[in-house]
Amino acid sequence: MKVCKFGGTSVASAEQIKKVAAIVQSDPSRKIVVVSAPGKRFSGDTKVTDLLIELGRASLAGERVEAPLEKVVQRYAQIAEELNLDPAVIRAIQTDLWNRLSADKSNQELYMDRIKASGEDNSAKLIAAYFAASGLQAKYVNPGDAGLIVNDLPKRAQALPEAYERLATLRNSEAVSVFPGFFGFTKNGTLRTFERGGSDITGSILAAAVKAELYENFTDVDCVFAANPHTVANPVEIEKMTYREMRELSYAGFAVFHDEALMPAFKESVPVCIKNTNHPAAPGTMIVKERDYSKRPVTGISADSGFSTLYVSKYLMNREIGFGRNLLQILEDEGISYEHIPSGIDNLSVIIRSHQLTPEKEARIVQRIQTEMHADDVHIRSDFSMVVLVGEGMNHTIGLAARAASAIARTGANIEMINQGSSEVSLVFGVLKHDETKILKELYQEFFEPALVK
Ligand SMILES: Nc1ncnc2c1ncn2[C@@H]1O[C@H](COP(=O)(O)OP(=O)(O)O)[C@@H](O)[C@H]1O
Ligand SMILES: N[C@@H](CC(=O)OP(=O)(O)O)C(=O)O
Repeated sequence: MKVCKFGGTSVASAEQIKKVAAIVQSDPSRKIVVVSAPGKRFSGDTKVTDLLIELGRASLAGERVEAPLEKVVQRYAQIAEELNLDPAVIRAIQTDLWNRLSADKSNQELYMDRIKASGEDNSAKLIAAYFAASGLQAKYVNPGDAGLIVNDLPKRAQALPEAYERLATLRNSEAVSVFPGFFGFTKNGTLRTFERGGSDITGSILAAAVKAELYENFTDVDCVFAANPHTVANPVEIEKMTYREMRELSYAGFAVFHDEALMPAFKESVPVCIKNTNHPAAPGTMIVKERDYSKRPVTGISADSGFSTLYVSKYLMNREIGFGRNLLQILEDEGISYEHIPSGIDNLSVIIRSHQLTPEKEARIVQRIQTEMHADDVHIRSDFSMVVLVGEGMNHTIGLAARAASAIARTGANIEMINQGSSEVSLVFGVLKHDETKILKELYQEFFEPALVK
């Protein structure tokens, strides 16, 4: 049995949904189909999830919702009409959206989650209706009924162990299960969404639960490339990579697969294949536990912006027992997680995702470190990017860090931070955001051109 996930671009229009149906029909082992909300049809288009966020915000702000609601309904109406579906499908979507809008607003996060989740939920209902109309034995499956149980707030939504047991029964379904991605329900029935891009996570959870032979993740590119195709022209295609490599690459910029989607499949050893809905005959990229030795030590290079550094220096910091713990406690008190902590004898930097910071939080953090920890210098700087080289063969390749550093030097950019060692498969460079693109291009040039044997 295969689990297939079709991303936003694969279900963005009637034309795309027809391709999805053909792909599912062409292989009887494709028994579980996870779908996203309709995504971008062309560059500059707006994803339904973003339209829903606009709608939810308007509703919470007490503004009129008719116009943003109409934008959402229109997306589905156009699809349904072009697929010749019964207009009742659209009336049901309209009613569903009004019900969600009139729900309790006391917890704004949960209110927004309900609105956002309608994107995939209505997409799954519409696609199941189309499958059935095209003669495929298929049914919509509600994640609450099927048992996709997630934890409560304030933690990030993650599937609980019992979810896997309950979802395993999907194996027994004769009909193709059309399952909405992106959300689950807590034990008391509260809907919670995963992070953006989280339909990949739903697919992985289901693939692990039913112990699928393969988790196919259909998107709009033939494979995973060695660098973001928007930055590097015609990057090398990756035929096979390990879960660890994909985890590291998707952590920092490979938007093609969500980094949290690796673990469920990995735990059950379900291989993942990234494939193209527009070109299903292409073999795609296989993500597996182990791969053969490659001539190329670097598998891929990713880059992501939106990082800040908290720099702290204090003479004899290295001898002060509990210094690190106290510092991290201050961050914990502000509800902030960290990414890396490169350190020296008398100083350390904590790398943080900037979206977690506000001017008020920054001021409180700096003030507490100065007064409670008597630091000599404390400051927070934003606009950093992390450029990450990833490859299973990297650790055993002498001179690789030197080659990378020389390539970065050629761009004239400064390296603000290097982190290697803790992870066996990656080498992370912290750089200023405005240097990110030229560094990525130069590193690609260094490690992938001229193209070596794959
Ligand atoms: N290294 C990479 N390899 C392939 N695609 C990448 C890479 N880095 C970024 N992408 C982008 O990821 C996109 C697919 O992911 P996403 O937009 O989430 O698709 P979907 O709508 O199928 O969920 C591609 O169109 C591509 O632009
Ligand atoms: N629709 C949600 C979840 C998702 O996974 O979407 P996509 O498959 O288009 O990345 C989002 O936009 O975040």
